[in-house]
Amino acid sequence: MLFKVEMTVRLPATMPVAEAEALKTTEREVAQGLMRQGRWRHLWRVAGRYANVSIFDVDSVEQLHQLLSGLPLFPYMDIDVAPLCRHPSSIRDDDR
Ligand SMILES: O=C(O)CC1=CCC(=O)O1
Repeated sequence: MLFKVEMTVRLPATMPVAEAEALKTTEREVAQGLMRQGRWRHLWRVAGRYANVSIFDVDSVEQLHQLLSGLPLFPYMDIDVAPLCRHPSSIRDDDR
């Protein structure tokens, strides 16, 4: 199951820089692990915003929730999720 996920990061202005940098480092490690597993298929920065648009490939909505809620930045993100299905005009055969 594919999902478009938009994450907007809202770190508190009062958070110490070292704490914020540690969170971002851990977030990168977790994200890259999920990418290697094929769960986090795409990660794009939204230009001009501290936000990303991502594509997740998961077995269930529950699994998606588990992955998202396990992200180190989860407490500091607004997250919008949209389910995706194949577009009838797509010529790609690798989208499920
Ligand atoms: O910077 C972001 O958009 C949040 C984030 C997601 C994966 C990652 O490494 O950072």
